[in-house]
Amino acid sequence: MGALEDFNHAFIQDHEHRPKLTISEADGIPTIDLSPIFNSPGGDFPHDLVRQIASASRDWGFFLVVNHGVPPEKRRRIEAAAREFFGQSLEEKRKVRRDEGVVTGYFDTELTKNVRDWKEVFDFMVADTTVVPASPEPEDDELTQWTNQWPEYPPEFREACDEYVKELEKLGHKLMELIAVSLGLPPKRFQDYFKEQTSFVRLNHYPPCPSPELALGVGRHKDPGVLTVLAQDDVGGLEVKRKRDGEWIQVKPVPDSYVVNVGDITQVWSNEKYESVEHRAMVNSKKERYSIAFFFNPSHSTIVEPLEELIDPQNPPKYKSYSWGKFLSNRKRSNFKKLNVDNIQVSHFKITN
Ligand SMILES: O=C(O)CCC(=O)C(=O)O
Ligand SMILES: [Fe+2]
Repeated sequence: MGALEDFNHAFIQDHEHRPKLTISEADGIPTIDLSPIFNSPGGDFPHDLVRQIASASRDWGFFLVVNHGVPPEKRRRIEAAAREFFGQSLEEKRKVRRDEGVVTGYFDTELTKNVRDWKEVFDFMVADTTVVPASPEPEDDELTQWTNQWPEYPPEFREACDEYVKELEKLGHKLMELIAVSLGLPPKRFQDYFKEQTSFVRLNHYPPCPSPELALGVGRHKDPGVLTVLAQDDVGGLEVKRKRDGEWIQVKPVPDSYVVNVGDITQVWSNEKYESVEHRAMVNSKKERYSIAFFFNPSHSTIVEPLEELIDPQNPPKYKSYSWGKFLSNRKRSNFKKLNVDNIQVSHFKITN
């Protein structure tokens, strides 16, 4: 056997694992320049921007934003704090670990669809106290509060998180104004849903993985909330399922950009004009990766259903209404513990006839 053949055999991957080098950048998710929003008081956005938001939300469910107004130094600061925090021993990190009672803090055994993710995370709620149902049981009216746990180290951790999240909240509201206008609604249509928000931030750390072809940093899933705004570092690994053909497409890291995706609630509100799209995060054997996800979520008392302005006899509601608070409390339980059932999905509320 010749040298070239040896080389080929040693390096050839099975078909299903071969990287898809043929997918061009032109086929990737759209990039949207948000600079015009800072000259659009009262939500009077340029038509072209609204059109871009509409087509990206409809065709991809995902887009990148640049010139979004979040100061880069605030992002650097929380990124640095996350590195410091995750760099500690497991024993230190577990001092702020999540358990069945406290859903915030450090966690390294998350399940996505009952399979463990190759990652560790730190979660904090955006509101100081977040009111939620005490249990997922529909007949139980009791409420409870979720509060944050903060690590001692690094000392600037909490401040870095607080400052960052203020900026992300502003961006989240602006994006929802754009989405409202793109659906033909008044810009502030969604504002009140967030008065008692259940939004949270997740710091993700994906350590190097010896078998990146077997595991995932986050298994395929859809985000259940309204909108997700993700900061990924320069390593890359996020993949989005392209609606057109179901291919997994890499979301290439673009410095200082954010990856935005519409979640299940926006899918229901828009009566499926916009779709929450499946995504996952790959890991790699050499480089660790960090990302920061801001999940923009409404009040627990929100009854999610297609907006009345967007339904009519020709376009009847595609979903039954459901309680966001109950949905959230159900998910928190199933991602924590392995249950012998699939976790709750928005498709359970789809009207099928
Ligand atoms: O880290 C990433 O690229 C994606 C994370 C994600 O999808 C999630 O946490 O919901
Ligand atoms: Fe996600």
